[in-house]
Amino acid sequence: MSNEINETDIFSSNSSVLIRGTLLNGKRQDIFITEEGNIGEISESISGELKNEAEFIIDGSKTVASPGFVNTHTHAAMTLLRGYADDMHLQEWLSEKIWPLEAHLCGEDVYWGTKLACIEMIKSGTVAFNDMYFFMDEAAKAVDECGMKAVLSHGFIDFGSEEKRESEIKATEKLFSDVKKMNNQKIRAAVGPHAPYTVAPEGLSWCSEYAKENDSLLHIHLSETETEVKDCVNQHGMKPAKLLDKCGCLSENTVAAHCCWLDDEECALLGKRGVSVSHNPVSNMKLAVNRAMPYQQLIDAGANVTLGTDGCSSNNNLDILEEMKTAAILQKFFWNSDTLLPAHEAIKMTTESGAKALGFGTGKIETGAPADIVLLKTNISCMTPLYNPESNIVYACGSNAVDTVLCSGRVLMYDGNIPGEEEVYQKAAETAFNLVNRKENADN
Ligand SMILES: O=c1[nH]cnc2c1ncn2[C@@H]1O[C@H](CO)[C@@H](O)[C@H]1O
Ligand SMILES: [Zn+2]
Repeated sequence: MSNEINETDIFSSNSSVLIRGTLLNGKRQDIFITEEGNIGEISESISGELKNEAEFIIDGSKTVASPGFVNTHTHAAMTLLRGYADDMHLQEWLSEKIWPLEAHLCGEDVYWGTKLACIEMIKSGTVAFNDMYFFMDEAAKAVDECGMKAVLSHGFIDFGSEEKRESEIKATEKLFSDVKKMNNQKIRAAVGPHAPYTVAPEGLSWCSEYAKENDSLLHIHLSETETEVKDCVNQHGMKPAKLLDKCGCLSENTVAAHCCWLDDEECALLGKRGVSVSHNPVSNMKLAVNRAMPYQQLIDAGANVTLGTDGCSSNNNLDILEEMKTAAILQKFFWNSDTLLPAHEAIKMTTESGAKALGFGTGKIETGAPADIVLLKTNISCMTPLYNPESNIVYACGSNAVDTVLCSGRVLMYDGNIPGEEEVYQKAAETAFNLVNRKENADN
């Protein structure tokens, strides 16, 4: 038979694959994946013609199969800034360290930084992410090569300047045209107004209009700190969520990151508009924003609550498994409720709700869905014993449990291996070093 695993060929796209595995509910199932990358059949035993059709058979007997994980808030190329500025106040961290260094970024930095980010995300079972950064044509190229799914936005910052707004509009329009030219179904452009405190209402309104015209997502930071909420009330006479709504920025196509300082009325508004919220617990704790996103209020209001890591400068990794655990324990700790955000809901946030937010399928392993699947090892200490796979994934496992990752049927990682990862580590380290040197030379 020719469907033995060959380590080189399995990474090529457009192969049909048969996984002999076990689902999160403990059911032994075979999953047949078509050449188009969709789940063709799920049943107890796939044999005969369909089995013969499979170019590869993956033995998942020592794994459990979860829907692929979705990271709904990243600044992927900030992997290059990992460890550059830690242990600081958020506003100083941004304005004194991060933005001055980002001013020296070039396209090549973003390319290698995003490649590194993709490897890191795949290693923790992530298949799709929502990214806001700069030089996004280079980010798109990196994502295309890695085979992941992504929604990409240019971080639109105008600080109230009309001239800056014009250049941000051009950058946004260029991204939409670049992504269209790529013609990759897994990559979409979005509009990315950075935050209500960095974009004037005119800019916010342009962004919401452009997102509507192009039927795209709108990705924004919202109510991360108490200071920004107070500043917004002083400057605009209303809380940030109200301001966004006034500018047309709240809809089912909105992904709002952080949302730590929303009040009850704002939660209700986000729910009413069908907004997706991205909870970023690690970043929030590291930057001591001092309040946890009101998870239960948002859920009760009908908002779509999802999970994100934020960038590597405030996290400092893109490990979505670590993020799930942190979300589940932070919510319990902060809201003093040991039953809040149980493991099953942490998984749901990271699969179904994330996929819904980004418009990438259902986030479920089901017939007809894109084959976005993570196989997690069961012959590893964090999965032993296996009373409840979801509990082990959220509370016990690290990314060393991730064995194999498929994104729309394409194998991105097999048996812990991702092709070409060594080169990416070397290039990203070199690029980061050059970036800091460029800044230091310019400063002197
Ligand atoms: O936690 C955060 N709060 C606000 N801005 C952030 C955070 N993390 C990264 N960025 C900044 O967002 C822009 C992306 O377009 C970048 O300037 C990045 O440094
Ligand atoms: Zn962010």
